[in-house]
Amino acid sequence: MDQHSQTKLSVNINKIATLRNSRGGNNPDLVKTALDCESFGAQGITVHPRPDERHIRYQDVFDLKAAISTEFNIEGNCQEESFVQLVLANKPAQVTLVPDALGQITSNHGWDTIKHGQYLKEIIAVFKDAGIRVSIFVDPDPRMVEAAALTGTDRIELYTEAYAKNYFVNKELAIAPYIQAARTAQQVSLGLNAGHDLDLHNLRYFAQNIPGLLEVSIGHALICDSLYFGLEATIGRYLDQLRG
Ligand SMILES: CC(=O)[C@@H](O)[C@H](O)COP(=O)(O)O
Ligand SMILES: NCC(=O)COP(=O)(O)O
Repeated sequence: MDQHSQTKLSVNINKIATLRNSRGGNNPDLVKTALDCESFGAQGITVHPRPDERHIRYQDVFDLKAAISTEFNIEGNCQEESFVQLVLANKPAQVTLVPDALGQITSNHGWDTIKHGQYLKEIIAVFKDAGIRVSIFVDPDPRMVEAAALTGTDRIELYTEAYAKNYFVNKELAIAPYIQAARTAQQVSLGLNAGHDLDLHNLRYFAQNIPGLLEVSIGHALICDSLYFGLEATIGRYLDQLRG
């Protein structure tokens, strides 16, 4: 098996919750969608509960944890005590720490692992003591990756919006900082995840060129694509991109 075939697809189901919440009932059924994603080949389920519960509700996390059998990845801001308690109560396979502000529309930056190094070290120890693998969201900056290694985190998740945005302008230039960041991660023995705005156009090139890519979490584009192709075929297409 080569390194690329090992990249796992974790489907972010936030947008299923957005749709459900728009009418107040249980359609679409979030837990059923997660189970379907698993049966269609997804190797993990990601959720990013936000304090306003505008999509994933805290109760959803308990319901998903009880139902799914693949890797559960909970993303969020650990500066919110309620998020820390939610994660500790559910013990997912992985928690991904994202430095979002309250009310932010979506994630838009990684941690400053130099400035917040001591804070990260302390909070990461809390999750690791509970047996939870930790990943932290970072920009593709080798200095941030090197400092991430000092926090005790198991992995980093590279924030890929800039790559996605510039892919059609110049894909070689767009991916260059990510290759550098991935090499640095290997040098300092950090596992590597990636996510944000990855899609059927830019995923294959990313997976083919980033060394040691363990997991991608994809939501927005994948759920949009499923409107046209259906969820099963869409997940098949994303898995195919990861096969190289
Ligand atoms: C960390 C990250 O890039 C994603 O989790 C993204 O923030 C999804 O959150 P929303 O679905 O609220 O945009
Ligand atoms: N960690 C990134 C994620 O879960 C999904 O991001 P997106 O595909 O919704 O942009």
